[in-house]
Amino acid sequence: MRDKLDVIMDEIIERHKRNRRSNSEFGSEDLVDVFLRVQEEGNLKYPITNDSIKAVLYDLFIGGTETSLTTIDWAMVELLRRHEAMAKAQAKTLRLHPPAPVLPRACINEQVIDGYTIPAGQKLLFNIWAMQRDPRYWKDPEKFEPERFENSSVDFLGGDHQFLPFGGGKRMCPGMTFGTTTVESVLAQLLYNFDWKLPAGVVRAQDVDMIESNGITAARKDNLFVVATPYK
Ligand code: HEM
Repeated sequence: MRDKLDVIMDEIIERHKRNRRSNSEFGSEDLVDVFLRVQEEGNLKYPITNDSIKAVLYDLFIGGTETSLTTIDWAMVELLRRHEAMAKAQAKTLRLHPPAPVLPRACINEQVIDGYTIPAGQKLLFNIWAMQRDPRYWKDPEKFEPERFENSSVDFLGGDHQFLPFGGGKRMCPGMTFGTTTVESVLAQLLYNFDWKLPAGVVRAQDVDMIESNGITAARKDNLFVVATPYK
């Protein structure tokens, strides 16, 4: 898989080298054009290699696909389980189902938190999945309730620490706007054009298996089978 992706990344870089776009006033360069320009200018303390460019592209492909897909899948399942919520559906699924459930960090200086000493250099994992379901901060935490955000200032921009589906601080997700736009536009298209129901007699809404798969992203383990009826 990695070798195949490597060939694709090489091709992307070669294609950009052949068809260089210039840095016009409105910035017709894309990200790879910018990297190649800075690479050629060559005045950086830590030069950009083709491997660095490939690593960033890889990050964007990985970070930008599975996260949004996972969120759309969870949103559809939650909406099927609460059919009346479909009408006012919003992509608030991220509170119950953050696709990246644990975030890695390393401690720069020694810190004491809740009586625990965390030494400098210690690697930590933040369980945002658990924080977003913590009854100290959320009423009926397990309930899928898009309305709970209607009269609330709590948001996922990184300032409300009980709700961090895009992380926070310097390493916060750079694709947040792209991700939310993708999820909202796909969900809007799906919900505007079709009524969605579970196949009759196959499984009851409350019996849909909501278990997560193991992995870096917390996707739903089961595949989703639904019946779509186009609105006239
Ligand atoms: C629903 C959609 C998405 C969710 C929930 C999501 C979530 C996250 C989270 C939790 C992190 C770690 C942040 C931290 O450690 O503080 C992250 C990092 C990242 N995301 Fe996203 N993401 C989404 C969409 C995207 C998209 C569309 C892209 C790019 C096209 C993207 C690119 C990245 C990259 C490159 C990083 C690493 C940033 C770094 O380490 O400095 N993500 N994302």
